[in-house]
Amino acid sequence: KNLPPGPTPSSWLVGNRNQVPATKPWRWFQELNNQYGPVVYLQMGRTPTVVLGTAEAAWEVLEKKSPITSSRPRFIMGQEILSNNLRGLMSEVGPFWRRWRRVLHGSFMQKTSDTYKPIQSLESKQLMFELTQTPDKYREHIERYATSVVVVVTYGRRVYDIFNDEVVCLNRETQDFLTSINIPGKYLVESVPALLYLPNFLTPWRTAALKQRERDKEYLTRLVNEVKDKMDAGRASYSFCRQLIEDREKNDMSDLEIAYTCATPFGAGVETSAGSLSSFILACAAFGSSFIPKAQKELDAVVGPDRMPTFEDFDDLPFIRAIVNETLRWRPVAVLGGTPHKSTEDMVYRGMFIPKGSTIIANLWGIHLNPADFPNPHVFDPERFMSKHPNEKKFKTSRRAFGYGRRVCPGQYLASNSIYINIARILWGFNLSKARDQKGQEIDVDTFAYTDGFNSVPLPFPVSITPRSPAHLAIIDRENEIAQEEMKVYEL
Ligand code: HEM
Repeated sequence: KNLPPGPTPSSWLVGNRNQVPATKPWRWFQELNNQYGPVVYLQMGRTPTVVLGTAEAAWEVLEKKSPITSSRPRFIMGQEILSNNLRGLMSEVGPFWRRWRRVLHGSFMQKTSDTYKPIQSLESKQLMFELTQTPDKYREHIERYATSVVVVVTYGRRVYDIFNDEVVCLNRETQDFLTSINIPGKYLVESVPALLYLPNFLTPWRTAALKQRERDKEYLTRLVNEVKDKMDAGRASYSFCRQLIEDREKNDMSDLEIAYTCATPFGAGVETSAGSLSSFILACAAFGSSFIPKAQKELDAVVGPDRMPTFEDFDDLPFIRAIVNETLRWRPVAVLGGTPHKSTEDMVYRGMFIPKGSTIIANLWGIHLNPADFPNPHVFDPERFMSKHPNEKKFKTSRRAFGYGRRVCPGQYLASNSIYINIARILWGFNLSKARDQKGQEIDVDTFAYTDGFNSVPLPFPVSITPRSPAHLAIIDRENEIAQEEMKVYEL
């Protein structure tokens, strides 16, 4: 009887499941938190579900109680059938997940991520150049950047064309398949696991997933074999994959486990990084005049017009750092906090009982847009991060875009570095504002026009991106030429 408050279930069989809106459920969750308080209880079929709607509640439940709130719910279609239990992101806490997490930590912790800064810097120079050539295709250029960084870091090879590159097309196919089947309520087997015992000819939903599994196994293994061949030929640059192959015995990982683990950064790191940078561009179109002049003043004073900003400038660019934090807060790409957590023991939070086995969702949409923590939350205002947020010490409010507790994003340093270097350089080299129509009128942008789905990213929008001066343009050209030479080591 001490369950957290929440809306009355519509029936004992489905609970609140059919009340969840088919699109943008995070908005409904936010309304529930406004109505019932920071912790809301929903009964999703037979599964108790808790929605956390404030930074404080999420911190207390997912960070402080991390040892018992860091598992994952069962994903029968996505994890068990499609992935043969080999994708750590959907894996329950246990020996498999710990090993997976340890190897990811080894290759993506802050110190190791610093070694990826050179490739991030080079790829960012290409992005800058591409923005001078076809600014209207900013979205495609950002995606190419994010994809190439992740694929270089993972397999040691670059991506030139996101529409035709084989690694990209195959990974995208897998991701699309995964997204299409990981929809709560879509498959009865998720709430009635006994259906797993039915023979294959009665379960067409299983057949499609098993076919995709075979395709995944084949190409993921092939990508690892390519790295092995390069290692044998003595021309494999450092990569996550090479590291896993070298440490195979030490980590006691099978070939297939290595192949699936290598797929992790693509699945988790491309859309999130590209989506965050797109949100930054949207913020420039919508609110640019309120913060770009100050950012450019800072860049001109610290960096000057004769070179691009670098990672070494980071400490001297507090306003750019504030823009990075505000970008991650303003429109959290992992809008529902990434993959939900599951509690593994009964617990009580502020007198409310959270049963063992509850699905726990940290609704970042509600948390980041909570006016009590961030007044006028939908206004993009980097000034909020120019001084320490009163709750920074208590709940680390500035890094919540990367989740909580033992599941906190292992790619957060790689991602933050990408976001920093590109924001700093774009604001250094370009003026960004609303695009204009044929009559010269500014075209408004809708700051709520975002995709549905697991990650929420801006829908296409027009924006004007023009070099700040011929001198800036000349530097962008020159730096890109040098970068192209330096990136030749990553050619296939
Ligand atoms: C701006 C970019 C990114 C954002 C906003 C982001 C955000 C998140 C969030 C919110 C979670 C869920 C944490 C939780 O369950 O509490 C997560 C998990 C994860 N992220 Fe990221 N992420 C980003 C980029 C990356 C990159 C570049 C990688 C590459 C390695 C990555 C790898 C992962 C993995 C593997 C997990 C699952 C961890 C686990 O289940 O133990 N992410 N991320």
